[in-house]
Amino acid sequence: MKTAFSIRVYKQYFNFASSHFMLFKDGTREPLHGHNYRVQVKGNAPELDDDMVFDFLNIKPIVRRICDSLDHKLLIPKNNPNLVIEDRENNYNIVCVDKSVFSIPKTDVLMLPIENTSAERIAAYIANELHAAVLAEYKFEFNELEIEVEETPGQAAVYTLFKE
Ligand SMILES: Nc1nc2c(c(=O)[nH]1)N=C([C@H](O)[C@H](O)COP(=O)(O)OP(=O)(O)OP(=O)(O)O)CN2
Repeated sequence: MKTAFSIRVYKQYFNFASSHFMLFKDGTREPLHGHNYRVQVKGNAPELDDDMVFDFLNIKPIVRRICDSLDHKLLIPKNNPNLVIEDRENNYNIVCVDKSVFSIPKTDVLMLPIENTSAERIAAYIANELHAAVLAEYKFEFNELEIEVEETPGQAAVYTLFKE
């Protein structure tokens, strides 16, 4: 019989309140708006170490740190081909296809290495950050690492990172 263990971690403080707008293929965009995002983590491993897949105590501060880095920021997908991002001294000027320009202090923006700020792409970003941090800090990789990002209650995207 095949068996598997996984951990699921979901804390009240795995959340971030951020603003964003989705960009569409034709270059148009949503109006700027915000969400109270919530994050859930699931990871599995082929065998237990010290009777655990991975210690809850070790993963929680990493997820919290990632959520905090996204909190109270305007999330900009810097890999989107329809955005022009002008780097000014203290500000970013973000120029959209519809000629709208957001001029925002750099301290209030997070430039994400993703194509769009859909919940899917944000989940992928968090999965990659978490994977890298767990590997660097604990030399550990989950067999599968699943991140769920909920934009609003009842609306969530899930991304799964598979160990190579
Ligand atoms: N698969 C996805 N679909 C959509 C995403 C996404 O990230 N992944 N995002 C959006 C928008 O960004 C938007 O914020 C959500 O829109 P909407 O569902 O209209 O938001 P509401 O919660 O206000 O909707 P209700 O009408 O109250 O249900 C769109 N799609």
